[in-house]
Amino acid sequence: MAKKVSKEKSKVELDTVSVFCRLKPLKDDTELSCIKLISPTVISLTCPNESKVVRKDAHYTFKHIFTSYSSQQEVFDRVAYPLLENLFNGKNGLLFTYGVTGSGKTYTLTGEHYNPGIMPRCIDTIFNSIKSNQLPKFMVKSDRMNGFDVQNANDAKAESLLENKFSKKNKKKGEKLPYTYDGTAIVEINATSMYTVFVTYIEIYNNTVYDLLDESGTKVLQSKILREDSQKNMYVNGVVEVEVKSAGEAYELFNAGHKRKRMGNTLLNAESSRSHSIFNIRLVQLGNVNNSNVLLTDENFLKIGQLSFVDLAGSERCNRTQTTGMRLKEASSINNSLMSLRNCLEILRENQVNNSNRLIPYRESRLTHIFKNYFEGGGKVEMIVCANPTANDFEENMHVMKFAEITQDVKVIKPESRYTPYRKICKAKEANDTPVNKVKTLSHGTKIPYIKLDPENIDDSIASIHNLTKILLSRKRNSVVHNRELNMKEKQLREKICSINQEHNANLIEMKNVQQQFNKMKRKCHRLETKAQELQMLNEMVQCKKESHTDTFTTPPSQRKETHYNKRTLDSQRQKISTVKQDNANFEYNKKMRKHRENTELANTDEKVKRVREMLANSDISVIRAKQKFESLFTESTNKMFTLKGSSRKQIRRSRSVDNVLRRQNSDDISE
Ligand SMILES: Nc1ncnc2c1ncn2[C@@H]1O[C@H](COP(=O)(O)OP(=O)(O)OP(=O)(O)O)[C@@H](O)[C@H]1O
Repeated sequence: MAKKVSKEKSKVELDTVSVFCRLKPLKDDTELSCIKLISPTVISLTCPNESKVVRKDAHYTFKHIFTSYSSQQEVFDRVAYPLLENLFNGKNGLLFTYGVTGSGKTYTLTGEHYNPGIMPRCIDTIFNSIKSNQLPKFMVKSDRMNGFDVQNANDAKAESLLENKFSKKNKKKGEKLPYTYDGTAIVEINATSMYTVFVTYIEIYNNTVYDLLDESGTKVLQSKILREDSQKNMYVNGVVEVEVKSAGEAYELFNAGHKRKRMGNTLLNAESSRSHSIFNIRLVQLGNVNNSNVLLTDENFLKIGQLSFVDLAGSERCNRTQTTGMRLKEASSINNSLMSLRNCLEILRENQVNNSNRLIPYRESRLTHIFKNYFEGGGKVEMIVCANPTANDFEENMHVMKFAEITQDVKVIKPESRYTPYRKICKAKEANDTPVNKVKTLSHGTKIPYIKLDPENIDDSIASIHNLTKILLSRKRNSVVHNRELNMKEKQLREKICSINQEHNANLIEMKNVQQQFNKMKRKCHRLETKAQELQMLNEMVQCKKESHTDTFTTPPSQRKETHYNKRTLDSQRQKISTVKQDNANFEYNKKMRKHRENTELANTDEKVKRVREMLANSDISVIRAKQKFESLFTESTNKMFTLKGSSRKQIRRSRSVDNVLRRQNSDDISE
């Protein structure tokens, strides 16, 4: 078996990608066509008269061209039947439809309810072929890491009974097919093998993978990540892989998934696929059935064939479809992924032609990443180019044909039958068996007997020795077998540990990425919060300003509102006003006080002057003394008076005039 698994590199055979073309019928005979059929393998593309750019006629060759009259059966027979034969030989196959939106890709792969396309026909053919050689359900189980486990028939039966009980409560699975099929079957299948079929259905929407069979109950499909298994095959982590036992069951699952697929109404197609969808069939072959119809499963390898049907979303020029918003985003994502596919194929071809070693950017898009294995020799690749021959589609058809030209130049390694190691699981036994018990039950055969050699009975002794030799030889043979089994188990265990380790590492990396993303988002959130606060403050200020301005313009000053903003300014202004008022009051008070003082002083002086006059009038003898006293009093009061301003000066002048009068009176008195 090891020989089967290992590949001898020297014997590597290359195979080109098979490219077919299918022409969609024109709506009516009056419609102009830009595609002419030259031969069953050649078409010519003619530039329509009304085209702005004049281009020469171009010829394109395909493996086969299906005209608008070709039936779904014809397409199936030529394209899919050989892939099914490969599938039964444990070889992988990839079939994808490519073309402009509305050119008939979904029609070719899925078809209509009563006129099925390639995919339903394939499912039917598989079940027609394995009819009597189906394994009981749940004997082979997906390990959710692209591998399989095998359990014994009793455990499988118990699980199946449980499922039946459950499904009876809910709904009956495996409805009848909506069409009657002709019973096509693969002729050459290994009739001694037992088979079982698994299906998955995923879509790639806006470069994210979603599981269309996910029935976990959440309304929104959860995104999935791509992983590499222990044999370097790409797979969708945690994808729901369902074991189906009839074509009806598989078709029902497909329909359920198709309802979840993102479709949309565009100008060019009422039911346009907005995502790339991949329906995957895995046919698992287990062991051989002997003459008495007993399954021998001790080979430890499963023969697994995989067939992937890819319905690519159509390339579209947004100015033609007039898409906007969400549809525009979808369209650009579709075009980007198709561009990546084209890019990868171009580099692959360039590497093969020039013998160069340029890195192929499979990781650029999920679409190319998931099919990396196929382009690296993991299986047979086929493509159907769908074309709508209307003159309006000329430009886009030209791009599609160029892509087809590149694709059919690409060579991939011819696929080989795939054998995958599996893990045997035995629930009932494993639960009871402790490691100690296992050691106890491990025996190399019949117990070594105790023999006693009797020299007197030589014949008996010789017979005993013969018997012992026989037992020992059988034990030796058994021990060799056991050792081999042990080595095998050890190898499997190692592989399992390696894959668990890989899984663990991938999880760690993923966790780290998620953590980084989370921290980044947290920082961003914090920044946005601060900015929001700032903006809120700014907004409040602007609002206040606006209110104050509105207030100023709309209401008279006496009725103006005191808003939050002008309140503050008013407060400060009020404060200023109050200080100014205080100053003014102080000033007034000082002024009054000064005036008051001046008045009292003047009154005092007047009083003194009056008294002096009276004295002068009453006594002539004391005139000189009185005059002296008057002089001193006058000087004193004048000094005081000089400190006063303005009005007080008048008083001084008045007192001087009084003084002059007095002097004159005195002089008159003396002369007399
Ligand atoms: N060969 C054909 N014969 C008859 N009808 C066809 C054929 N090809 C396509 N059609 C019809 O044309 C319409 C558009 O086809 P379809 O949905 O398969 O296009 P598509 O390429 O998958 O488009 P999109 O990329 O937008 O999903 C459908 O109504 C389909 O029935």
